[in-house]
Amino acid sequence: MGDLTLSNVTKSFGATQVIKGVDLEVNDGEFCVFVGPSGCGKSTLLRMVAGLEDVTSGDVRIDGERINDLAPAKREIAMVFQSYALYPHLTVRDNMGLALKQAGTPKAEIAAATEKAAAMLDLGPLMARRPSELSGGQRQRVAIGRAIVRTPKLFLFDEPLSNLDAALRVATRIEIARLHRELGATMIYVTHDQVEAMTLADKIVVLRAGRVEQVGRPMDIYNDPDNTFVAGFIGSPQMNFLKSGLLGLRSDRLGIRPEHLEISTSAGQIEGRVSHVEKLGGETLTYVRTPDHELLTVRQFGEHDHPVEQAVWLTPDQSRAFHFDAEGQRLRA
Ligand SMILES: Nc1ncnc2c1ncn2[C@@H]1O[C@H](COP(=O)(O)OP(=O)(O)OP(=O)(O)O)[C@@H](O)[C@H]1O
Repeated sequence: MGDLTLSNVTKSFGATQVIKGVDLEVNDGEFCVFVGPSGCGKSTLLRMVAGLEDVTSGDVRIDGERINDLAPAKREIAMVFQSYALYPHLTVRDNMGLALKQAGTPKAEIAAATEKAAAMLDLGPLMARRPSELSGGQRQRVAIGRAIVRTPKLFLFDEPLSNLDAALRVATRIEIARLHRELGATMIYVTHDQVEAMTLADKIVVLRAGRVEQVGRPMDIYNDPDNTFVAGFIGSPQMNFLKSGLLGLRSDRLGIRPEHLEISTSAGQIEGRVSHVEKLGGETLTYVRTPDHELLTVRQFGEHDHPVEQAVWLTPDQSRAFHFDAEGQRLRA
């Protein structure tokens, strides 16, 4: 089992409160991603679950048991960090088996657990090497392997992919998703990368300045955001926000994703000029400067030519628009 419950959890460093009352349930077997901008408190929250930071107030429970005062080693939690934190003088095999050895596990059991994890992560041929003889991606797989051998109740990942290059990040992301499926374990994963959040999570927790802004399944958060912060944070490129008054609408702000903004050179609702074009191969992003809005982004599939400074018209697809009040809260029909 590996249910995690946070009840009104706060954290202060000196006089500064950085976690401001977080309530959260992560169910057994769930892949939960904490996402949010730099400094919003993702790592602090994770470190409190791991026992690496004290909880200032509130309760942290695993399977119903309050663990606020339980030593990290007793929590049955394994954590994978951005810096792989491997012992340089130990082989891959010994790095992976170390925690079991320290716990006094019989040698044969350590060997079996290590071999099993190595097979899952395709580390077999590398077992005799030392960390300095591995690539960054291989080191991160060893760090993940070290977490797996302990069969913990909870896996915690703190931005594990951020040291890897783009291609390796995608490959390792897929690997982590597969591991989650195979192990069926509860995983909590911190990232500021909303693509990782969207692709890995069963449940996304969007954080801002120490508070939870919204919790939900990825596509529910994407399709039904509660406020402009969540709407702007989840989705790449970012959602456009328009002043609805100018469009004759009653809400204060209208949110429209770049793929739901039509661009035309002849007619439309919002006049503007092309500021910049990015051709990404499969799609084209056109940035349009308008007198009353910030730069608006239009996403079109395929290749499109819009000369810089060309006069264009934009029209939001009203059926795909989101409406928000002056405070940025969503107005649902
Ligand atoms: N030991 C500490 N002492 C004082 N302030 C801290 C300490 N650790 C974190 N903070 C502050 O707490 C806030 C949350 O930090 P945290 O590292 O949890 O954010 P984060 O969302 O993980 O950010 P990032 O994505 O940049 O890693 C920040 O304002 C940070 O400066």
